[in-house]
Amino acid sequence: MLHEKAPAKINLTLDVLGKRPDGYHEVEMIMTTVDLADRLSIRPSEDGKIHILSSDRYVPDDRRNLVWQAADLLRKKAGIRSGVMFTLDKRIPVAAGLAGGSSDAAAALRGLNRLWNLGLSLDELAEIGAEIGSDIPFCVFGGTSIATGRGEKLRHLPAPPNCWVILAKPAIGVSTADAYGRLNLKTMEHPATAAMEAALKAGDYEAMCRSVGNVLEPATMGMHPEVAMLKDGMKRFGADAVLMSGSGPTVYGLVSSEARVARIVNGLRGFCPEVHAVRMLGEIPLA
Ligand SMILES: C[C@@](CO)(OP(=O)(O)O)[C@H](O)COP(=O)(O)OP(=O)(O)OC[C@H]1O[C@@H](n2ccc(N)nc2=O)[C@H](O)[C@@H]1O
Ligand SMILES: Nc1ncnc2c1ncn2[C@@H]1O[C@H](COP(=O)(O)OP(=O)(O)O)[C@@H](O)[C@H]1O
Repeated sequence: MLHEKAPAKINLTLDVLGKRPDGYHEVEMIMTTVDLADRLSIRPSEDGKIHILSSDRYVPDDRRNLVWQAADLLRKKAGIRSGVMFTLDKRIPVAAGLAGGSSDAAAALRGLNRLWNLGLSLDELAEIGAEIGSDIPFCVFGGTSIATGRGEKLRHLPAPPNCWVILAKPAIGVSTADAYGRLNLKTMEHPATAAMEAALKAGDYEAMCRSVGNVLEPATMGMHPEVAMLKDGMKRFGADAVLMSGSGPTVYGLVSSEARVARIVNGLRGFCPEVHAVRMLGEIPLA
């Protein structure tokens, strides 16, 4: 039996540069992994099939699961016929903008590479993952990167300055396609991606806080006003910077002092069902 950790990501920035002929959007976004992770256990199965046992009843246990798709594709590419049994301990909120499913799929690729002794590089696993979802290549590596293309082209960046990340997810799920679909390419305000990259390179916490931005925020807030309310609450309780992650609806707050974390978490628990205080993972957290 093998074990892989599948950490969530947050978007420090998310910009859209235009619409592509294939229907996807050309993005430029800085993402980093945080210490909230699903656990994936992997063992061979005798019947030649792919099985998934999930702790979360809202997560599909069949071919709709990104773990199933990753295993199926890797089997085809590597010419493998063996079956596999995954046990998925879900801790990352689902359909939340935290790339939970993508990270599970990336963990499946890393784990099966070991189980089947395929000897593939992370670059090769990322390329296979990109056929299933745009966020999977980032999740194969973890750490901190700037992603371009539809999200699959990666350049590694230094880890963010040490701080707490408070994640708050309202009880709604957002479809990523709907958030992109509602984007107004003409009126959107672009985030300061270059300033964020400079802040990470300088290890400057205040500059990082000033540079967060996400063009999908107004699109998702238009469908779900709860997201704007949560952002206001998080600011009022004292977070240094507040942003929606990915297509949402999770809102995160950055906090430098541990003393303020409990106050913000307790304040938010009054009106948000799911709140987590976690650390940035810093460097690449694999295996
Ligand atoms: C918004 C982001 C930011 O990290 O993440 P989440 O909110 O899902 O965590 C990603 O761009 C989501 O990546 P991912 O969830 O892998 O998306 P995919 O499965 O590839 O695509 C789902 C749908 O989103 C839209 N899509 C996705 C990526 C992209 N660059 N342009 C798009 O327009 C398309 O409508 C596509 O059909
Ligand atoms: N392993 C998985 N974990 C969570 N959701 C999954 C998984 N595989 C497929 N899904 C489906 O993908 C959708 C998006 O889930 P998720 O990856 O958690 O969100 P996001 O793309 O917002 O980060 C969900 O509606 C869910 O049904």
